[in-house]
Amino acid sequence: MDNTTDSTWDSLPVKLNEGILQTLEELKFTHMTPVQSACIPLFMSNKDVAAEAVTGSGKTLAFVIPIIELLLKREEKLKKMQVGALVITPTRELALQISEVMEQFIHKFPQFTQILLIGGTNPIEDVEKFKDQGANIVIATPGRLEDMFRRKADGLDLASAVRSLDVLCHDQPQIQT
Ligand SMILES: Nc1ncnc2c1ncn2[C@@H]1O[C@H](COP(=O)(O)OP(=O)(O)OP(=O)(O)O)[C@@H](O)[C@H]1O
Repeated sequence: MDNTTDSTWDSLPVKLNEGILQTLEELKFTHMTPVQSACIPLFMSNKDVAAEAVTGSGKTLAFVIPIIELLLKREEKLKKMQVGALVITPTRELALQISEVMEQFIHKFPQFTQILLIGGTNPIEDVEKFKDQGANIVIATPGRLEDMFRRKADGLDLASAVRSLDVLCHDQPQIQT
């Protein structure tokens, strides 16, 4: 990528977890992009962050890395049915992209599970998957997420699962005019 800064990942005020640094090295991402170097320290010090940046500026990692870091820092470990992070984005494509990036990073942290909740599939399959594997990180589009909140009769109590939420992230693509 051309639009990175001069700052390497180890110049952040808080050192990133070794597993994250390893994945960055494997991806050959040596330097942060501007949105990453601006957002990650704020996010990691539990600040509310609102960022606007052009497409392709590396926004996804600017929240994926802090999500994992913040969940790792929790004093009480997340249980199977406890959601620690929720990412909401308007389109299925974006949600899928985010979950692929998340997967690249969380496979080094087998204690965490993620689930992708998007339309276009049978919602009962999502309910069963959620109950079966649990989810500490949820990446969702709004319609399917709302549906999952109404599935108590099917045995999924998502309202209880999100009581442990640490991070709420809304990824909104820029509207082209
Ligand atoms: N620090 C980095 N160094 C090199 N490449 C990077 C870095 N961060 C992200 N990338 C790569 O840059 C590309 C764009 O990143 P990303 O998809 O996060 O951008 P975005 O701002 O979220 O774009 P969109 O608005 O389309 O979602 C991706 O291919 C990603 O893998």
